[in-house]
Amino acid sequence: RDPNLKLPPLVHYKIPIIGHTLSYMFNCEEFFKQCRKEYGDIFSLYLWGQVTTFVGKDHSYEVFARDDAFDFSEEFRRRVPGDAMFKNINGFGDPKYNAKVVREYISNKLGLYTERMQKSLYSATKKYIGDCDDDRTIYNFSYLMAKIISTPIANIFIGEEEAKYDEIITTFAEFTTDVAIFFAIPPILDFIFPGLQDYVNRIPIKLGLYNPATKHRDILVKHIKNQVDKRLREKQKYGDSWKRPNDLLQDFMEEQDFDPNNINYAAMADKLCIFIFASVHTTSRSCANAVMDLASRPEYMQELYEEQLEIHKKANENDILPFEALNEMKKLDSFIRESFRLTGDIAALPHLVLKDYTFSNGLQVQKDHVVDIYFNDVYQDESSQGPNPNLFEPFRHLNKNSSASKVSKNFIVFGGGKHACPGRFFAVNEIKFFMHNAILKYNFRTESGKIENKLRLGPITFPSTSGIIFERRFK
Ligand code: HEM
Repeated sequence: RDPNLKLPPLVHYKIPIIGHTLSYMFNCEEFFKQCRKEYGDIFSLYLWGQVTTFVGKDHSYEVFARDDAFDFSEEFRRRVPGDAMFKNINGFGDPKYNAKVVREYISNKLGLYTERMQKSLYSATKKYIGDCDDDRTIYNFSYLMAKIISTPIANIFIGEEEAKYDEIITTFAEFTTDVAIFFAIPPILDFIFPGLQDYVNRIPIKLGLYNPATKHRDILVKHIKNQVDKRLREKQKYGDSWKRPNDLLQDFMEEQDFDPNNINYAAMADKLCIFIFASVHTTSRSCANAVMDLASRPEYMQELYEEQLEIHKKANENDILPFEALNEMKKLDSFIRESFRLTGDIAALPHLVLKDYTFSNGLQVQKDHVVDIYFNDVYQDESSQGPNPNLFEPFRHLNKNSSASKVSKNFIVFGGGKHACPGRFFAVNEIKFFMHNAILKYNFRTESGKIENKLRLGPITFPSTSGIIFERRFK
């Protein structure tokens, strides 16, 4: 190592090999605050046998902006074994292509999908939450939320007909959590040798003993085959009068490399899984958090209800709102942004360093090192978040030209820069339509009558599993 390099300070530790791992896993929030205070905005920790650098509010945007030097998707691919999950294609595929698919086939067509999105969200809400004529207490709401969110996603990805099958909704809802086993095992073996845990995790897959992706892929293959064959048949039969279905599957079928005489259904299923993986769990977690955040603070319900009631006047006879109505859900949008802001992740989004880089404060990181974002430092900064940044103030973003899908230096839940999540408009629209309908339909509050905190695993949070009482507004 070049002695002239100005590396980020490595926080002092007492236990060899274990380093900071225990504080990171069991006392993350306080530990990071302490490190920040003593070592400044950029510091390194010794975790799971490796040194990782954490970047706070003053420099985190450099990580997002300099995509020539920092790459989230590369590090993600190193950690999550896409090749084991998606055996019929080249792991997670080309990141540029994936972003393009989301932008062109989904985000650019949200107006086209708006009616179907609402219809499927509202029918799924009715199915999974129910009428609640008598109060209904739901525990582990995020499980139901994943099914509800999967309903419009399946509709838009695989088409209206196949999305009617329960097994499709279950596959969409459970794929991500089932394959999460690949990377959710704490990398204890990395203390012996970096990368060893990943190697060991893959052994049962390589031996063909266990692969959590298989059952979902089989279900998808069955339904994709059904649809693709039907569409090809009907297109041939009806010619110009054939009505083209609008969905991701059809977009895939119209790509240049799709050969109707040699269809690889398994590869199509794997490709779809990449987008299921990116969209379902992320959106349903955020939506479950928004529901619990509101259930925890019923004092804001009336104000949000009144806004939704007013907006609902624009709905047609089937309760469907025009696309533009989303812009009018201003209070709801601010509430959702606040819920995103206080998700509670302390640090996230590890980026691989692609080339030696010098931060604007002179500290340097070298190629192949890993740099992670210290989220909490961004969100607890009074100068950018406003007074009492730790408090949930649902209307703090009102009239600030900062909608829930707008990324900035101070709002990084969707990343930032060129690679900011291309699915964020889709995700926010779904959450807004879901919340709009849920607020009009139900009163909801926590069973405990208190603010329910999220569950925490190291730096990351999960929605609380505590009870939420749903009560129908008009009986
Ligand atoms: C609330 C829900 C969501 C959250 C919190 C979220 C968050 C993120 C984050 C943090 C990134 C990394 C950005 C960066 O590198 O700076 C990302 C990337 C990405 N997301 Fe999302 N996402 C969500 C929903 C979705 C949805 C619904 C889709 C697809 C329809 C999607 C598709 C993608 C893709 C393809 C990328 C990679 C972009 C690239 O590398 O250029 N996401 N997302």
